[in-house]
Amino acid sequence: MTPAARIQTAIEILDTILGGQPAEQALTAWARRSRFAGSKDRAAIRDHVFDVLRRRSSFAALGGGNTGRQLMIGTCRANGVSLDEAFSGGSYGPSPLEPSEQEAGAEARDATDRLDIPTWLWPAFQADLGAKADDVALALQNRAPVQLRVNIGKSDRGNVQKKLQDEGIETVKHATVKTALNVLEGARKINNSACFQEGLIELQDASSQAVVEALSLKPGMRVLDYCAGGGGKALALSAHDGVTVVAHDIAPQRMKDIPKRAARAGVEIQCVSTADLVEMGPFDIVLVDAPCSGSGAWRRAPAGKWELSQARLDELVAIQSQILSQCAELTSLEGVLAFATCSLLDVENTQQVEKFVSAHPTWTCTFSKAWTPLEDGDGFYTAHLTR
Ligand SMILES: C[S@@+](CC[C@H](N)C(=O)[O-])C[C@H]1O[C@@H](n2cnc3c(N)ncnc32)[C@H](O)[C@@H]1O
Repeated sequence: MTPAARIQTAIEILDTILGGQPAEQALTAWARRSRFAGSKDRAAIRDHVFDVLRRRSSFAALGGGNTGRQLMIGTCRANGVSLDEAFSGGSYGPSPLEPSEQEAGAEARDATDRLDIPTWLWPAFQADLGAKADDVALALQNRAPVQLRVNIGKSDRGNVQKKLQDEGIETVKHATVKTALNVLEGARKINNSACFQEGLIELQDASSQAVVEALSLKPGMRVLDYCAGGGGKALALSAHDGVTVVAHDIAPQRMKDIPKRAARAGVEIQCVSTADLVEMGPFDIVLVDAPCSGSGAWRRAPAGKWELSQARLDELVAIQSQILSQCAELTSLEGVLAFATCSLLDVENTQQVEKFVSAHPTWTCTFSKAWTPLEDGDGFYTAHLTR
């Protein structure tokens, strides 16, 4: 496909997303009906769509409106791409700009449009992040780094780096997270690499890894990953020698890939239903990687930035409180209830923990840490609660 044809395709996919279809679904549906497109085309179109979703309001201002076409005009203007070439009217490409489109569009004047944070959320975002608010918002406009977790149950970072290099994947050690590598070159080769197939690495953001690193995991411990989803944290937990990991999720189908991923990593993870869990407690550590706004990970899942509403945020906060209370019952007397979110918002983080401690006076918070996307990983928060 020509660069212009990729832009036209991105325009059409963006219109579908703006019409309400989830971004991943819209991209997959297009790929299924467009067998002619190669892997490079698919990757380039995906990049266009996600780049726009990260900067939807500033690109809408530059492009003069919120349609797929206007957003791609805004993207070209922001990146200094010639509109005469990109919108030349050539075959499969977008038609040339109308005079009204030539005249429309200007740099965003409003701070929230310029920073691509929804207007309703900006007061809380600014209050919670203080002096860092603008820089964090600007960081969220860009792509996230590609990061790997080295499976320390099978190898170590130095050896894995060498093996990856032999396969054309260049990495550098993460400055603070001991299991993490940042990918500098060859990211698209990861899934087919021998290192991946042999379970030496998983794609995982460094802050997610840091949440697991913060736990004092010791041989003989039984650990419950209560909101296991696809199993990213459960796999990181199970890489630790002698630790038994049980995975649970309210939506069991989300855990469907865990057996395959665990087999590749050479570990055992028992996936259990909510009904079975009651018989299995208490656990030495219960990790609650709670459903949240995802605001710390908006570089990876940018549609979430525009889908979040005050009502949904309130709902998430209520779900998090409920999960914490349930998980307190599953934690042994000497055990640790570890709360985590990939959120940047106090209402889901410090305020949630304060609320739990005041409603459960026998519990205290013994450790907490927050990461922002300025620290080479997603925004994350974790707190350890003990009796
Ligand atoms: C942030 S995701 C988990 C990501 C996962 N831990 C990982 O590292 O890959 C949150 C998960 O919580 C699950 N969830 C939502 N409400 C829940 C509840 N009441 N009890 C248990 N799990 C819940 C969702 O289905 C979702 O998979």
